[in-house]
Amino acid sequence: MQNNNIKRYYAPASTGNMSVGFDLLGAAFEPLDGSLLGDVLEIQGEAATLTLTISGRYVHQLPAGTSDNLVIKAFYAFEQALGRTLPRLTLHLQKNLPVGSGLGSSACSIVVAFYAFNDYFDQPFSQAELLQLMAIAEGGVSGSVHYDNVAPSYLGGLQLMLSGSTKICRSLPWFADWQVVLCYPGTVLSTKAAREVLPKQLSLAHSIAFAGTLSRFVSALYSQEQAEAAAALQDLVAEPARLPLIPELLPLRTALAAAGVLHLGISGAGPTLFALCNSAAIAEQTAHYLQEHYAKNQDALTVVCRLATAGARALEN
Ligand SMILES: Nc1ncnc2c1ncn2[C@@H]1O[C@H](COP(=O)(O)OP(=O)(O)OP(=O)(O)O)[C@@H](O)[C@H]1O
Ligand SMILES: N[C@@H](CCO)C(=O)O
Repeated sequence: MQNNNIKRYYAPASTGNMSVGFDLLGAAFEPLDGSLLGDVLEIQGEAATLTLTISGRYVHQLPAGTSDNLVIKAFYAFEQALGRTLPRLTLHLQKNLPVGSGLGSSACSIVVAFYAFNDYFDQPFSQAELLQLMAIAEGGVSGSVHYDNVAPSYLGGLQLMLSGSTKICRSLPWFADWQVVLCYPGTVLSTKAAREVLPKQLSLAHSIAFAGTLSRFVSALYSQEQAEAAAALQDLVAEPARLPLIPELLPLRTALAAAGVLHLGISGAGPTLFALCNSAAIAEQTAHYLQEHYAKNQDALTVVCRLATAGARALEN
């Protein structure tokens, strides 16, 4: 390993829940134009102390100092899990995802950091071990451990969490012509706050309905029945409780359904919305519509994406 070479790492944006799989389903996305939608972390070398500099479009949304930054916290968590003192690093983060957005911004920084440290220090952790460390770090931000952002950001694709399995998650099939428009309005909604409004309990009937819609979606993916899969995209858990936080959702859903959009849902904990489309023309029109009717300020971001089949990775310099 040559410490004087800058090493660059990337992890993609992700959408938790995908409406039908609260805390159990998540997908990584990438813009159609091949650009990167996610954080980039550089390991610039080794030094006497651990330092982090930050640039990027959303740097202003982060805490002022760097000691609270998730990348620094990830370094110490990685070191602690390893059980030995590591050389200190000079780090640089390009913060390309908005914070508190529902695009998996915290997960993205956590994933790129753990991935980078594991690569730089010669892979001491297995994929499953690293994923667990990522999820614990993400739990520290949102108040509960959930994998639906870290798993797709790390591994790519559409990931279903497998409760109780040592495999942790499984990559699901997708539809080749599905595109997703992500629209972040520019306002911040913390995951922690959006979890505080959730119901503490579900009735038996509600629990069965939730398991049923998720099963319907997953089986339709495997049988490649597109209309059936799209029809199953109903959020029976989080959306009813979060609607007051995102009152635009229902009118936008009605308008976009009339324009041929398969589904409009909350990306993760919001406020980003995701619109599922099965034609490039509809996706393009939807992006314009959401930019006009949902974007609220200069921080807003609207982008037409496809599923990112690759997750975190090293970038060529
Ligand atoms: N590098 C970082 N990237 C993102 N958030 C960070 C980072 N470092 C510290 N934070 C803090 O972590 C918190 C992230 O909040 P939150 O989990 O709500 O955002 P999010 O990941 O964008 O949301 P979601 O999980 O719904 O996509 C904020 O308080 C933010 O200041
Ligand atoms: N499943 C999580 C995702 C947060 O991004 C939630 O909805 O709270």
